[in-house]
Order: sequence, then structure tokens, then C-alpha cells
Amino acid sequence: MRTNQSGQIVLENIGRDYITGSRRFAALSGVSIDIGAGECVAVVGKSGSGKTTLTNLLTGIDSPSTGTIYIGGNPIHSMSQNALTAWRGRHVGVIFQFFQLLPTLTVAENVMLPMDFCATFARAERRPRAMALLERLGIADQADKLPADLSGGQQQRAAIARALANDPPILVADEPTGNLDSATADDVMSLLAALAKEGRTLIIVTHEHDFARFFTRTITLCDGIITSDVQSPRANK
Ligand SMILES: Nc1ncnc2c1ncn2[C@@H]1O[C@H](COP(=O)(O)OP(=O)(O)OP(=O)(O)O)[C@@H](O)[C@H]1O
Repeated sequence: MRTNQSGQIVLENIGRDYITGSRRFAALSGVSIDIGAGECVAVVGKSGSGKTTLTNLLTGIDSPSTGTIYIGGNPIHSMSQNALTAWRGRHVGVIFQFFQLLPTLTVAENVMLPMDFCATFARAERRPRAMALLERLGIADQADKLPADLSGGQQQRAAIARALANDPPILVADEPTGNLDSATADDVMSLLAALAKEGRTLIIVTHEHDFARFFTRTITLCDGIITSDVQSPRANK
């Protein structure tokens, strides 16, 4: 279990405006959240409510128009793009609906990429670490295949292994089960929830209400504003 606060996320009065021509549109406004290390948080809301905008801010893929974001004490709202990219590689694992594995690299090479990019592990340690992660995700036997040769569930497991490559304190997943059948989706969500129990912070955008049991907290967005923020005991403890 992690004991430090590197997984703590504090957003204060966040706004994100998009400007199209002469129109300014507030995709998020007045969003303040304090998420403790190890929380497993669902972000829900109708299409267009601002969920992806919020996750892009948490991963440093995007920056807020107003407000502050401190992650593990780092002021990511004020970092340069280069600093953000370096920070993200070590601190946040990102999981996407459509996996986004590089199609020309093997599964193991995909998992090694974040380690290669950040040089977090010595070169000789990278493949063994990738194999250990794939073993943990139950797909070590797929390591030398290309992503296209795997099922959707296996590809998402590979993407989770890649997200864990640099042992980040935070995982952010945008609709990670949106492209999977319901049994596979349940397996993937169980896996993700287990990672939160190790002390990682998990933020998961989901449309699926069946998954409420996996979360310790559910944040609902509507038109860019938080309309509810409910803590719940994790039922599958
Ligand atoms: N680059 C952009 N330029 C202009 N408007 C944008 C841009 N990105 C998002 N928006 C708008 O911001 C609002 C929030 O979008 P966002 O993608 O965050 O919603 P969402 O809740 O993730 O939706 P979905 O569930 O459909 O993915 C939407 O009205 C969207 O049209």
C-alpha cells in the first residue's frame, strides 16, 4: 500500500473555455474537487457534460482557462508543455476506450514504451518488467503478438499494463469498458478497482451504472458543473 500523498488531486475553481470564432463556451466552470490518494472515483454525466475535458486536465493533456490543479503537490496548471509531458509519464497512467496501442509494436514493446520514454528503469530491466505486468494482467502469453491479434479485452489489459509501466500513483481511464462486452467489461473494472486498493488513485469516466459497486465516490457533471459528489463504501472490499 502506498503511504505518501503523490496520488492526491486538488482542483480549485477550475474553468475550461473553448473559443470558436467569436463564441466562448464554458465546458467546465467552478469545478473544485479534493481527491485523496487511493480513492476510486467514477466521473459520470450525460454526453457533453465535460467528463473528457476534466480528465484531459487531470492528465495534463490540456490546461485550465482558470483555477489551479495540484497533483501530489505539483502545480500542474502552471507547468510548461515539456514539463507536463515529463510529469505525466511518471505520475499518471492513462487508459482509453479504444486502447490506443501502437499497431506495429508487439504487446510487450507497447508496455515498454513509457519506460523507454521516461528512462524510469534501466534498459535491461524493461522487458522483464513488461513481462511481469503482462503476467499480472493474465496475458503474458500474448506478449510477442501484435495488438490486432488480441481480443478487445486482451488489448485493454495490455493498455492497463502499459499504463502501469512507470508505476504511477494515478490512473485515469476514459470509458475503459465502452468497447467491451459486459462480461469482459466487468473483469476489466474489477482489475482496475484492485489497483486502487493498492493505494493508487483511480479516476474513471463511465456511462455504465452497473459499476457503482467498484467506486468509493461518484462525481456527476452536468453542463460543466459538478451537480453531485457522493462518497460510498466500496461494496466489493
Ligand atoms: N476542442 C473543443 N472545441 C470546442 N468545444 C469543445 C471542444 N472539446 C469539447 N468541447 C465541448 O465541450 C463540452 C464538453 O465536452 P466533453 O467532451 O468534455 O464532454 P463529455 O462529457 O466527455 O461527452 P461524451 O460523454 O460525449 O464524451 C461539449 O459541449 C463539447 O462540444
